[in-house]
Amino acid sequence: MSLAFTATRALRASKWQSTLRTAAAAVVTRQGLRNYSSSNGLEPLYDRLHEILPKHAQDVKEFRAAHGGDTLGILTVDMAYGGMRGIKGMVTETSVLDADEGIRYQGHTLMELQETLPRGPGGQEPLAEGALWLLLTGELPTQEQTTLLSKELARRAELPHHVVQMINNFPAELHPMAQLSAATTALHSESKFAKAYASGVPKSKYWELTLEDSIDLIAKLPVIASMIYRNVFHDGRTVGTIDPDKDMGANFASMLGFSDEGFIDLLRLYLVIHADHEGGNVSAHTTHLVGSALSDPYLAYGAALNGLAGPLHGLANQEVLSWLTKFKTRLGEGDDWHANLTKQRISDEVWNTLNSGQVIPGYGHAVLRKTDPRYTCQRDFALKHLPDSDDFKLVSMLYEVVPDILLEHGKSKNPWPNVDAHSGILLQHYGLTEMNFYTVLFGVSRAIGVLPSLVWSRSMGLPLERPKSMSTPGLKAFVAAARSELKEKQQRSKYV
Ligand SMILES: CC(=O)SCCNC(=O)CCNC(=O)[C@H](O)C(C)(C)COP(=O)(O)OP(=O)(O)OC[C@H]1O[C@@H](n2cnc3c(N)ncnc32)[C@H](O)[C@@H]1OP(=O)(O)O
Ligand SMILES: O=C([O-])CC(=O)C(=O)O
Repeated sequence: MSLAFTATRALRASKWQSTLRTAAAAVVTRQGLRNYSSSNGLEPLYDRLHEILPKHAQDVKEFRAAHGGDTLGILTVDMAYGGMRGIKGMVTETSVLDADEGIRYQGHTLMELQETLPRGPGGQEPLAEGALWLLLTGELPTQEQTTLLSKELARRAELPHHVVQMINNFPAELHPMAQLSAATTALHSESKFAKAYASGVPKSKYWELTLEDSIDLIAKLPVIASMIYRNVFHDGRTVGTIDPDKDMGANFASMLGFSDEGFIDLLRLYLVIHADHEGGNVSAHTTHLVGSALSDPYLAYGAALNGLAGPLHGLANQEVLSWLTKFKTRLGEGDDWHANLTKQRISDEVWNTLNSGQVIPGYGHAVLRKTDPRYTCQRDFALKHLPDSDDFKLVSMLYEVVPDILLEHGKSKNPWPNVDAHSGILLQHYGLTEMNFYTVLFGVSRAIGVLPSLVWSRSMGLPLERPKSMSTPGLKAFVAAARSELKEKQQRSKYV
């Protein structure tokens, strides 16, 4: 390693640490875990959860005692081969997805939450901390409860030195999502759950320790993400600091290097709408699965981020922008592309993509069968803040053209756009143009949903997840035996 390189890295580390000292300045004292009640700013949240979660666990116990043997549906061979679509095989309490209506967080649609969750000062969009309180408790938070979480997240944002060093040592070519997942996994060193488990903490305390780690991780993710962004795209120079009097979205924007009020509000909206999508999606399911082995929240979420980094899941937001950018280049030089934009050109481009065996990124969904309401939220944001943007016009034209083509193509069960079809052009508008970074923003948000879900799972004492798998010979034998048993039964009933 050259001296100059080492010096730059050392400078970066010291700059980040001075940013983080601002956050650390807000730290009162780092108390021992079990003493959370004396100094932990989350005391009101703990008090509420101590009322809500044990009651819920008791309700589940009684429900299972009465209905544990009731059936939930039929399993088919196609379901086993087809990614388990439609199998009701797990429980997630924080959110439920309806194929037509979209997601509800603890019973509330995103449109309702845009109206009811507390907003940032001067902003029009809901605060992520409000969504976090709702997902954890099932209750809409007051402004005071939301502010409590903002302050606690700022207080817990500091990164351990080894994670700062690790991020600064990543090569710039390493994809930001790989950096995010590695740094998240390395935070395992901080896990209060893992330490308490090793010292024999009783099961009844698991959810509290999971909550402690989850809030710590949600607090640290924006710092990790900002470090990655500044290192990969801006020579590691830090520009913003954490202000304990500001909300998560405002602090995150500042650390990324953005001060535009429109961008801050977009980030707040982004953090809320990407947080949760019931339990079966790849990132939520991975968190649940890995967490079910009692791996701590850092290990579970690190694994989830690796799934989110896949092009059929969270990376689709990067893929969309990449597709749009290539298309624009084919349309014309520089800014001239929009002069040549027609529905026919879009149609040709979409067919070319399909005919070359690729998917149209941002379209289709494993569960949704209508336009994703998260797409609509973002479209409404664009109509309000950037109605004249050429990129927005392009995305809107795609919305008019792509669904009919996908229907004609005849494969996709859902021809409508999902969340990833829209997010990139909003970020572009405010100058966050580095598309390889987009899934990292998704990764910061998704923690706000799946980690509360992990807290609920631990409070209910859900066991290790371990479904039965079959081989093809095994399935064939099973099906043949079932058919002959049915035939025998039919024959017997003929003679009775
Ligand atoms: C945050 C999120 O994760 S949202 C999803 C983000 N991902 C994308 O936008 C990528 C593009 N979309 C897709 O690949 C798919 O629609 C998925 C992965 C989201 C859902 O997959 P599935 O549930 O398997 O979709 P579905 O049952 O409709 O697939 C049937 C066929 O249609 C194809 N198909 C589905 N969506 C598309 C699409 N957008 N473009 C082209 N073909 C598609 C599938 O690849 C599949 O083809 P195959 O039979 O040759 O394997
Ligand atoms: O629900 C899914 O399968 C994918 C998705 O939209 C998400 O996780 O946000």
